[in-house]
Amino acid sequence: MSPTTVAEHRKRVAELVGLMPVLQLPLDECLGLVLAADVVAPLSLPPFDNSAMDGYAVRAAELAGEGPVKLPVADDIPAGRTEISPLEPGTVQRIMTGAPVPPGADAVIQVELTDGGTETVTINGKVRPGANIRTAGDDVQKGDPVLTAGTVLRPSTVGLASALGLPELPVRRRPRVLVLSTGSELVEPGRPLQPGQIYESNGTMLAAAVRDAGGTAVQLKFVPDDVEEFHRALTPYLGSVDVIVTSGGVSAGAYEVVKDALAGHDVKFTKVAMQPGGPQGSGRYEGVPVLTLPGNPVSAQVSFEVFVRPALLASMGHTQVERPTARATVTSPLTSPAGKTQFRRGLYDPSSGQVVTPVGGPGSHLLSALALSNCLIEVPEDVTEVAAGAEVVVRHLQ
Ligand SMILES: Nc1nc2c(c(=O)[nH]1)N[C@H]1C(S)=C(S)[C@@H](COP(=O)(O)OP(=O)(O)OC[C@H]3O[C@@H](n4cnc5c(N)ncnc54)[C@H](O)[C@@H]3O)O[C@H]1N2
Ligand code: MOO
Repeated sequence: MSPTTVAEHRKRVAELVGLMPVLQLPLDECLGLVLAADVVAPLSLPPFDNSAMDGYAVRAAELAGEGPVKLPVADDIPAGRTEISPLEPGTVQRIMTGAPVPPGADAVIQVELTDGGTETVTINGKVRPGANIRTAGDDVQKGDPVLTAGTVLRPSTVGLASALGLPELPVRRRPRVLVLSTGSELVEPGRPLQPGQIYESNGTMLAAAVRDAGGTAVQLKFVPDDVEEFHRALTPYLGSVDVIVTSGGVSAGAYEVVKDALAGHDVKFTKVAMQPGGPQGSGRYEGVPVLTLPGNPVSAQVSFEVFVRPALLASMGHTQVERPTARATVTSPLTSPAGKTQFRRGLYDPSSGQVVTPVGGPGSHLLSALALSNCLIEVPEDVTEVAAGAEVVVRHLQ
């Protein structure tokens, strides 16, 4: 049987995860999510003519003569005042930034050009009509299409929605991803380690990667290589998660708990033509999409990058699901297995002419090398040797 290609497995994973439903979410939960419908402005911004300066609302023509002008201050308008009396000829009204401009006023003169009086004010400057007035609709006209479906919500876009009086926006919600590590050798950090045991790292790493991709991670404590315990751990979550991601237990050993537990379920195990990340499984467990990643830490994380991250982003409605890539010159030679796409870890340095330095070897247990890298170097399936100085494609990880 020929191995599954990276592209085929990516497609299968993306189809399995599918699209998350659209919800109305409060603005403070929308950051980074994708708007699911166009937003039409329900009001204009600013909603009313208001002052851009602390000063006095005036009739510009009354200041046009020679020398200072002394006028009575008929009213005081702080921001937030809702009832405004018209500006009578021959008077001014003291006004604050953001306060509504009274009918009859056609300009605001800033306080610095006056003596700041509260009963009467002496004004030493002139203004043109319209000066220091922010007109209703300057920014947004009621009925304008202000945000379009597909927009990734940023601080400024949620701020705009709030300014328009919208408490919620329609977005595709975050996928809830259950992360479960398997392995009888695993110990929780903070506990003593016996010979033959290792500290668990994949669960923490994958849960962080889920959050980094915008998902909500539910990280279960890992389970030993025991099929019954595997089922028992998952059962309580089946109604509430969108995706299950496991690590470990999928290769060719005698105790492959994930493979054993999912035998008889709608899950397909395959070898993907890549290194690391060869052994992969995908399908449904009691109806819930399940992605079984290999246990070697670098394999698990690279599998997440290549398959799971793009699928999670797509499920939230993102169209840009790929990490940015660049071309770079590799500083030392690489070898790669024939017929497999290799993802080596690298440090990309754009400042020295787009150069990438491989970090560590190809071994999928070399977690510190991954932690010290900022990119993956992609060596195509048909390439077995890359000479120092050759051009490669790098996939940025941050
Ligand atoms: N005879 C064969 N052996 C192996 C093959 C193969 O094709 N034939 N494939 C190798 C490759 S490639 C990989 S990748 C691994 C995948 O193995 P599993 O998915 O079954 O993972 P485990 O055996 O459970 O663990 C592998 C390795 O990773 C460590 N590990 C597992 N989980 C964690 C965790 N949560 N935190 C930290 N470290 C973890 C585990 O201790 C093992 O050292 O199989 C190869 N073997
Ligand atoms: O394919 Mo494994 O995932 O290299 O170590």
